[in-house]
Amino acid sequence: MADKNYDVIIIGAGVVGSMVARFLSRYKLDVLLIEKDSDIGMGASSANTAIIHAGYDPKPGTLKAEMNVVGNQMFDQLAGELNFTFERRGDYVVAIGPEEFAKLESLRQQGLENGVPGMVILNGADVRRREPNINPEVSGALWATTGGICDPFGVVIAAAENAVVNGVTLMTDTAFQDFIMDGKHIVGIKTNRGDFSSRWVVNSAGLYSDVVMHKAGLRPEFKITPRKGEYYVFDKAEITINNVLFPVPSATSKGILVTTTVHGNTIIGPNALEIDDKEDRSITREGLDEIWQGAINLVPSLSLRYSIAEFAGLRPGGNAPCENPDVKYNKDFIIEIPKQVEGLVNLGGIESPGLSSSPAIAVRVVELLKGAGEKLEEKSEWNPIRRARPRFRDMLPTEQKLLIENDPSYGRIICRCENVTEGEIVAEIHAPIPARTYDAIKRRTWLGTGRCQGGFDTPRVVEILARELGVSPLEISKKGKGSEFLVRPTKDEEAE
Ligand SMILES: O=P(O)(O)OC[C@H](O)CO
Repeated sequence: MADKNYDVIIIGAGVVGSMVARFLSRYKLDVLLIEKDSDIGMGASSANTAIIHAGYDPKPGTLKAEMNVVGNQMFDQLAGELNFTFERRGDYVVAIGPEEFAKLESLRQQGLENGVPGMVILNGADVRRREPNINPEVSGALWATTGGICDPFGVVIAAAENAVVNGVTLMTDTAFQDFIMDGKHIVGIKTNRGDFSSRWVVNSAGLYSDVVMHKAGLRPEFKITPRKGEYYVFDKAEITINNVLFPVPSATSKGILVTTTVHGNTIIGPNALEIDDKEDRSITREGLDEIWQGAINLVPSLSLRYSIAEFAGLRPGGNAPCENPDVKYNKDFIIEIPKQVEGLVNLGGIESPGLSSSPAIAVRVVELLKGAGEKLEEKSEWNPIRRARPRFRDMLPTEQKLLIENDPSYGRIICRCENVTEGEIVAEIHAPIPARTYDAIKRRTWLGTGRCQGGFDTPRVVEILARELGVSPLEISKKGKGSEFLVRPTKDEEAE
């Protein structure tokens, strides 16, 4: 076992694990956050709609409903403290035709039961005025003023970075293998990088949360069934959808939506395909056709000509029934300290609205630990603020000039579509959580997400990463081992 004894080990640095780490970093605890991938936020948190849901969708009485509404309300303060982009624009559930209009009121009632403030039912003319591109057959919409959009990678990175700056240890490329038990007590974990002892372990393994809890002998019937969602991204210059437009939801999904990102791109998706493979992020013709049909039902004037990228993400859907006996069977989040084993905070089935719920889940983890007798003394030096690094494209010309005078590398544009400079890339490589791969730089700076999709910047980024990390360009990868860009030196280099 490694020398150091941790108080808490968190398995999985997605949005939930990173948020738990951030909220625990406030207390005098030795916390280790482990992540099996080469960077944080590469699992379920890596591909989603970026929406902070208002909370009218989950069934009343479920943890999903409670965490969604509480989490949503925490985002203004969190965005201010952690400096990630969050815009509370509101969202619309759009009814097409009279039958769908009738369903809006029950959705509003459900929202009221969940405690969602600020919901209004609009008529078709109102919706057409607010979103001129909407299907003219629109009969009305539920407008939820508390809905928002964020930079979802920014949320994960900012939360984890604030945790690290406040003393949490982060280990990437570190995969959980098993628990170390003393009777029914968990006393540590085994990983591919050795054993670590700890008084508490938090299971925030997302798509693998079932595997982790089964290793502790818990909930053998619980199964994560990934629900794949595919998306199209549109060039921001060509299309202007200003709002988050949901269809009327089905019993199993919020449906295929048309939305905008904080960077100004329109995105459409996701479908919801239950699959077995926890790593299958493939795009299919059928899937893309399905999301296209869903999207043009809301915005008929969309044109595939302006699509610049497609991607797929997996939601870690579980089969846990709601613990509230008043709620009929509903697949709910698991947030518990189970009785069968000691030393485990068990989180499972955190699918949508997981991003919106993540800060509330973190607070609930803190409450559970307190309830289990942990003293949780606050650190006097805890700093809730995570300072943002300069983003050249968002600055005024006078600010850009000053930045360049101070550091000329901010005057060298590496990604022309998104106006990302060398200085920004270098800053991310030397940040508290260093970006070591192309995708890590992309998630942090938004480089490579424009019309050329990295066609021009990739070779430059490989050079910069190699130079700053002091390694050969052959070692630089897209997203970790096995995804290196270069296979061998060129003839000229070999001759040198
Ligand atoms: O299909 P759902 O209900 O999992 O919803 C997915 C959402 O659009 C994610 O924001």
